[in-house]
Amino acid sequence: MTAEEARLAIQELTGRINYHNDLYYQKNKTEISDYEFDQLLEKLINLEKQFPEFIQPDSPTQRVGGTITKEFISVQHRYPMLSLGNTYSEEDLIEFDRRIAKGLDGEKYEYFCELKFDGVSMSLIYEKGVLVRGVTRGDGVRGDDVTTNVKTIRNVPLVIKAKDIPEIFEVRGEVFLPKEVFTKLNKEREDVGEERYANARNTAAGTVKMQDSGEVARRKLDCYVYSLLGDPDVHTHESGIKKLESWKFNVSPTYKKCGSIQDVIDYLKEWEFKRLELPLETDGVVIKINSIEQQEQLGFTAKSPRWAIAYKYKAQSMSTRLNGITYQVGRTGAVTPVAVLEPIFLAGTTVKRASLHNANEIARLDLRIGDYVFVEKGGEIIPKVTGIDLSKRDDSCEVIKYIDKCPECGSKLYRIEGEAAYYCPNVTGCPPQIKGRIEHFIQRKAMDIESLGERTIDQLYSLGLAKTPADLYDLKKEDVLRLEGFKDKSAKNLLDGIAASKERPFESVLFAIGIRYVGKTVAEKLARYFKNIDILAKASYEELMNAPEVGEKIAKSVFDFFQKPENQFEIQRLKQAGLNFQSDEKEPEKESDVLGNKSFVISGTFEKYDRDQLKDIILKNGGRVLSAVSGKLDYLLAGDNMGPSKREKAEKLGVTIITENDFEKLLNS
Ligand SMILES: NC(=O)c1ccc[n+]([C@@H]2O[C@H](COP(=O)([O-])OP(=O)(O)OC[C@H]3O[C@@H](n4cnc5c(N)ncnc54)[C@H](O)[C@@H]3O)[C@@H](O)[C@H]2O)c1
Ligand SMILES: [Zn+2]
Repeated sequence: MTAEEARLAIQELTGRINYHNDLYYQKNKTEISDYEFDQLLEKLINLEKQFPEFIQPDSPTQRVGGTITKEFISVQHRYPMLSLGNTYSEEDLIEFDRRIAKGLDGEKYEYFCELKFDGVSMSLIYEKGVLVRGVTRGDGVRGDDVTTNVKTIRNVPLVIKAKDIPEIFEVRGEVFLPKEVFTKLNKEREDVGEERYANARNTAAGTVKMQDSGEVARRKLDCYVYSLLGDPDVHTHESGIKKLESWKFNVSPTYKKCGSIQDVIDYLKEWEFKRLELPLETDGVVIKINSIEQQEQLGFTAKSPRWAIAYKYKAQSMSTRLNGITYQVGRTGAVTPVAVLEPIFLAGTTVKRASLHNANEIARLDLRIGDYVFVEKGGEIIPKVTGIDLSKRDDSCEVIKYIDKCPECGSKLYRIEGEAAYYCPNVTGCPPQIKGRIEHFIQRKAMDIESLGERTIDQLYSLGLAKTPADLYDLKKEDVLRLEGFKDKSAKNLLDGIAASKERPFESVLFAIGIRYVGKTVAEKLARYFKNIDILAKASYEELMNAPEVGEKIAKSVFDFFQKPENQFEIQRLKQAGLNFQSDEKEPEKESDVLGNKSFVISGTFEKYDRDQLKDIILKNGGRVLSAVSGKLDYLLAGDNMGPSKREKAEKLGVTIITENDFEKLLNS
């Protein structure tokens, strides 16, 4: 390679890697696999080694990938938060071991192996045993103060009660969404017609930076900690870990101390498949020198410690023949293509199907029937197709013609602008949509009719006994007795279950009727704000937009829903059946009217009250509580840790910003 070629290659790689870094850290998105990304980076590192004169000022080899955002206050790290050098090969690991031996001048050393948890790193600062700050890695030097969000993670202790704690110490850990939580979240999103999230790591990263900590709490993040800093009594990494355990931090019990690099390699083998059964995603193993003194001796590069390395497992990928595509139709009419594969044994199970997401994905991959495709297992139960082995493509491969008619009812499919999915328009006549609506209606978070299951609904539908949820309430015993396997007692149980659902509160009913984009949380907010279905059904688009948490997408969907005669009719029937269409939540008893219908947004954390208490006080004294800062807002009630962007916006719009004390003065005026 000539110098000029090297210069160009370095420039091109720098730009490309920075582009992917920006996507990954700022937008929580990925266009290439981690493996491909790491290969690009390695190529750049090697080129820069040969031609250091061409290293770009913004080279990704010289700094940590993330940055800070303006939605949060940024905080300087006491100890920089670095990246880790990584490798995919045993030879590199042995080379790493040689460098360590050399760096330590023949001293004895031990390794400490931990799994590499795939989430977002977090710095937790404790003062006098109290959690005072949670900060993201950011650019390694400064990070975002996301304390309010971190406090919602149940596994992060807020207070440590132990004698041996230093005045101030720092704990490092990984915040993640457990696989099960992630799968459930995606199911819920699919159920209300939202697009699925691509992967658990990106979703965790996005969640940590949400502005509404209530929503963060509902997401059920989790955290494993893996490092204790600032304790002068800790001389080995291991003793730090043991201390963290004794202080009741959540430490994954998967770690192991290793006496030699061979022990490390055994550990890698031991966990290669076992890790797939863990409740969270892991992408490798982090290997650290155990002695803190030796760590100091080895030191750091600009970007990562020299005393540690990440060994990454190549994703479990195998190639197999694509035998065909089937199409599934969901409750909302969305069509999902599924790859039908020549069965293969992959990471512990036989795989016959893989998800393909949507038509765009098929086009992007330029997939053909008969192709050999790479299949990977990620964080979700169903594996996905990640690419094609083009070397095995031949003329017999058939170009895929995406269906244009519903596989279930034959209606012509359509596309909603801006969405990737195709939809079947036959809302009232397409079997999976009909059954899907009843399944949605009876689920636990909705009407909670346990005595009904998927199979029973299937039968009810085939016998023509239930085409809409309202039909359930017309069922008679003799109807139920026609179902396979139902006798006197089971029939009574089923009917009792249906009757009991009439006690469910309005918010559950509102969720159950299945308005697109109206998940459980939105249903709760709508129920509280509009109080009953008639007011909600008559609300204009603008009135809907005024409700808390409602944006354009939801407002339009709710408005459209109530315009449709078939929906009005169904609700009429459910009303007659005796379901709850009125919020029974009592208006908070009025204490005064001093706040004179003024509107408030509450943001940050407060000393004397928590946010719910403040909300309550405002409502009791004649004020209103909104969730977003707009020009119409009267007061922004600002606590600690409020995002600077909220403040900026309020200042720009001329909204009065008040403190907790100002608020008390207002109340007593
Ligand atoms: N696909 C893409 O487009 C893309 C883009 C950018 C980065 N990436 C991926 O992101 C990673 C690079 O990110 P990075 O610089 O954040 O480094 P890293 O994720 O490889 O390593 C450092 C991080 O590991 C985490 N970690 C997990 N378990 C740990 C443990 N037991 N001990 C210590 N740390 C632990 C910490 O959060 C730490 O910040 C690479 O894996 C890369 O492939 C991918
Ligand atoms: Zn259909």
